[in-house]
Amino acid sequence: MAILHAEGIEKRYGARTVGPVSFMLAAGETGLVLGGSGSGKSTLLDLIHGTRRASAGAAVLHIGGWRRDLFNLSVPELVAARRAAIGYCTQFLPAIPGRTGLDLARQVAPSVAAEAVFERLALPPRIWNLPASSWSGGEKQRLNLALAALRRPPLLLLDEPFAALDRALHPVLRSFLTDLAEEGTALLIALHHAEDGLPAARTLVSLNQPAKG
Ligand SMILES: Nc1ncnc2c1ncn2[C@@H]1O[C@H](COP(=O)(O)OP(=O)(O)OP(=O)(O)O)[C@@H](O)[C@H]1O
Repeated sequence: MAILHAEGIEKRYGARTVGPVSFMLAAGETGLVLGGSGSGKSTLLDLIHGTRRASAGAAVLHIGGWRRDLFNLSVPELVAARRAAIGYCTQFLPAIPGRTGLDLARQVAPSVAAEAVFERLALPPRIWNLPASSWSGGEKQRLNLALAALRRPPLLLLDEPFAALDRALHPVLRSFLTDLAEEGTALLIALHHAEDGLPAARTLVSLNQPAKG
């Protein structure tokens, strides 16, 4: 059963068009969105998350008895759907000045032991109580992933999750994501190259050409 069904998703930027893109992603499945720089990977994830508005198509989220096109939700409905079902790990941490990594985690998921997730992601305890804005790029990227995954959303969108990490940390991230998928989270991962994906990943979308235009 698909948790996410993308049907002809398209985004027009003037004369440039990303898509149309269609695919099905099942619970516990890892799907890849591949493509070079500027091909439209972030655009596609943003459309599904509702951060950008699609020009055409549908993104049907199916969870339990709930089945809705994310593109047709009101703002309160979209906010509720995101809170209940969608995690989004973007390339950039929206750090708030002065807020520590642990503060941010407690704000996102007060009842979850963030320390265990931080440890899984090899984030050193000495930085947990420092302002997140002072963390390194790779630390911020892992914090962003922790924040997106803490509440165990049924659907997790990941934009270039390996980009700021050195190779030594790739197995840490792979193992974390593999466990999430085995526990039932559907992962949709945007990457430049398939080799950065997970062993069980399936390529759902190839945006090999730059956006038309
Ligand atoms: N608001 C916008 N107005 C016009 N063009 C845009 C806008 N946002 C994105 N684009 C263009 O759409 C194309 C896709 O951009 P996008 O950021 O989705 O690519 P990407 O595959 O994620 O790239 P990268 O791998 O470099 O992050 C690019 O050519 C970009 O310049």
